[in-house]
Amino acid sequence: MTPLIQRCCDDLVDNIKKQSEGDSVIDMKEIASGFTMDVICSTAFGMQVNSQTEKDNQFVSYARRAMRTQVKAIFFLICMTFPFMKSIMTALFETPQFGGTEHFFKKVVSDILKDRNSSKIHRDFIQIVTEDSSTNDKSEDTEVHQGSSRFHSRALTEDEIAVNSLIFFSAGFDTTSISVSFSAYCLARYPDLQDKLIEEIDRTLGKEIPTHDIVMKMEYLDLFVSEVLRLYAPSTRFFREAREDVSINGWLIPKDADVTVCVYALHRDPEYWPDPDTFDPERFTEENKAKRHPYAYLPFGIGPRICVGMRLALLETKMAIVYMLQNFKFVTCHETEIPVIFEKGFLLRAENGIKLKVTQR
Ligand code: HEM
Repeated sequence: MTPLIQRCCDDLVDNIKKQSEGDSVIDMKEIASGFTMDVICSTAFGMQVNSQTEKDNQFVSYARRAMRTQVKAIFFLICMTFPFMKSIMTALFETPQFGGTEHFFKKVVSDILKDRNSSKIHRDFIQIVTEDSSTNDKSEDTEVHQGSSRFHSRALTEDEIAVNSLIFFSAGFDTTSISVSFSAYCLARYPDLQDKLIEEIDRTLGKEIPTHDIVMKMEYLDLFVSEVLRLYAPSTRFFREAREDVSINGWLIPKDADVTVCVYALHRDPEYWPDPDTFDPERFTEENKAKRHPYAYLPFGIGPRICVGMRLALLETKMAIVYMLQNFKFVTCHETEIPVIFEKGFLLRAENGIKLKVTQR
C-alpha cells in the first residue's frame, strides 16, 4: 500500500504549501484529517477522493457526516451506561434519520465490486478480501489450526466485506489524523528534537522519495512517534469483559463485568513514567523499554484484539512526518494553544485545532 500513501503524502505537502502561503497560520488538525481521509479511502476502498484538494467530494462529505462526533458520542454514552441498549441503539442508528451509515457503505462496496475490472491490480483492503472470497467457499465453515489456535474459517460475503470496510474506515481515519496532527504539534513545540529528526532524515534520505523500508528503519523517528503516542494516544481507552472472577490488588472484578482500560491515565502514571508530562523520546530506547512493565504502554491495545491497523497507522504517520520535514519546519505561533485543550470524548481530539506556522526548508 506504500505507493497509495506516497501519493497522499505528495498532496499533503502541496496542501501545507498552499495553506501556509504568505506566512499564514495553518490548522494541522484540518490538514491531517484531509490526509488520513485520502489514505483510508485509497487503502480501504481503492478510491482516490483527493479530499485535500477537492473539498466537495460526495463520498467524503457523506462519510464525514456519518462519523459526526456528536452522534457517535451519544451512541457510545448510551451503550456504555446501559450495555443492554447496544442492540436497540445499533438498529436505531441504521435508520435514515441517523445517517444509515451501514447501508451507505454497503452500497459503496457493492458498486466498487461491480466496477472492478479483473485485469487491473488494486492494492486495497477490498481487493485483498475479495480475492480471498473468490477462492474460498462462503457457505461452508472449515476448521483451521494455526499454532495452538483453532478457529472456523470461511470467505466473507459482500455484506461482511462492506461492514468490515466500514470498521476499517471508522477505526482508521480519526485515530491516525490525531497522531499526524500531534506529531506536527510536538515538532513545533520541541525545535531541538525537530532538528534531530531532520538530521536523521537528511542523513538517510536527503530529498529521495521515502520508501516503506527506509522509513520503518529510522531509529529516532520511531522514538519520536512512540513518545507522541504516549502523551497523545488517540484512543483514550479500550474495553474488555472479565471471563471469570478475578482479584487484582484487592479489588474483585466479577465475571462478565465490563472493564475499561484508561490508556490516557496509564500513559501519564508517574509509577511507570517519571516526570510524565515531559516530552522525551529517549524513554523508548531499547534500554529504557526493557526497564518498564510491557503493559505500561498500550496506544494500540494488546493481546489478540490489538489494533489490526497498527502497522498501517505507524507507516502512515511516519511517512507523513518524513515528507513534511523534507519540505518544512514547524514553528509555534501566537495562535498555538499550549497546552492543547482536548474535546470531551473517546478520542483525543484538539478542541480548537492545532494552529502552527511553517518555514520552508
Ligand atoms: C494511530 C492510529 C491508531 C490507533 C492509536 C489505534 C488504536 C486502537 C486501539 C486502542 C484499539 C483497541 C485494541 C484492543 O482492544 O486491544 C484498536 C482496534 C482496532 N483498530 Fe486501531 N488504531 C489506529 C489506527 C487504525 C487503523 C489505520 C485501522 C485500519 C485501517 C485500525 C483498525 C482497527 C480495528 C479494525 C480495530 C478492532 C480490532 C479488533 O477488535 O479485533 N486502527 N485500535
